[in-house]
Amino acid sequence: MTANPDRKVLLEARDIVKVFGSGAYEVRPLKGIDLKLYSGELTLLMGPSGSGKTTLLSILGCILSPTEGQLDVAGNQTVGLDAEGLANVRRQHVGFVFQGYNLFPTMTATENVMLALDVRAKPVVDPPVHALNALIAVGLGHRANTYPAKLSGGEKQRVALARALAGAPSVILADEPTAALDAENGRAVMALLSEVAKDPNRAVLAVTHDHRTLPYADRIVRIEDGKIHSDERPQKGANPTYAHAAEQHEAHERAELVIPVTEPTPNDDDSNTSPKGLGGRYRIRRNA
Ligand SMILES: Nc1ncnc2c1ncn2[C@@H]1O[C@H](COP(=O)(O)OP(=O)(O)OP(=O)(O)O)[C@@H](O)[C@H]1O
Repeated sequence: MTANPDRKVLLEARDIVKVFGSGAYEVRPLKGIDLKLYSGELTLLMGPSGSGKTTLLSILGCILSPTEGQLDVAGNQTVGLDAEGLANVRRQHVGFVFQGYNLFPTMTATENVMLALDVRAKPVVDPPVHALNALIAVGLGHRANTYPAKLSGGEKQRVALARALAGAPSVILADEPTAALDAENGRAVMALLSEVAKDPNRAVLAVTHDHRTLPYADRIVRIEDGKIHSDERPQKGANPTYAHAAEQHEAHERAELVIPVTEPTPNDDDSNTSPKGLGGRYRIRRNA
């Protein structure tokens, strides 16, 4: 897996280990992760449930400190920083997009975006205009004075993206950005994220289980049991590597979805009959 030499490394994680708890209660979700995020790329972080994706995203976004290892964000070393120091790096260089949007219901779209400007060390000249421009950039200029309750899920996620963009971060981290969206809105949000990632001064990483996001990926990193399992730059379209990645992902999804049962359950409301070749002894748990 080779990166375009013109691309800058905007985030570098080296040998990241994370341990929660101790003794009999110790959990080690990350077991030595090396990862660089490059400018101009949309990277998808995929992997089974419990493989450590959210823990890694939280460390890359300076929300959590690693137990071991080093993280540089936009050229800033974070090792040894206290909570306030980490928060400063996060505010200056990282924008977040969450599955649940995290918008304040009593604030308009513009006011929600302006929140991201309030925490910046460098104030912008005219925050309302700056926020409006961020909303225009995601195609929501006409919804600037609308409250979240009146926005569709896709529009809420675009406001969240505008808020992440408003602070001009080097790195955007998205946690399941399409999970709550229907196909059309999911595609619109991914198309925006992939546009945002084309900025030569920005890297975007999205944690996702959603195979609909695959066509937008410049790079797909798979994590399993706290370690990087694969790291590919699929060529978009009909390229066999890409098709392989998509196929592998589908296979992983199937492995997660298929759980053994003692009897076939053809009429169970919450299940389908077994997939071909599984001998009727499995059922498929539907995605929520
Ligand atoms: N604060 C915590 N304290 C203890 N264990 C934790 C904590 N946070 C996460 N874990 C454990 O770490 C492991 C990895 O969790 P994580 O949420 O990072 O996985 P994930 O890949 O994001 O899963 P999912 O796809 O289900 O969201 C899990 O076993 C989880 O229970």
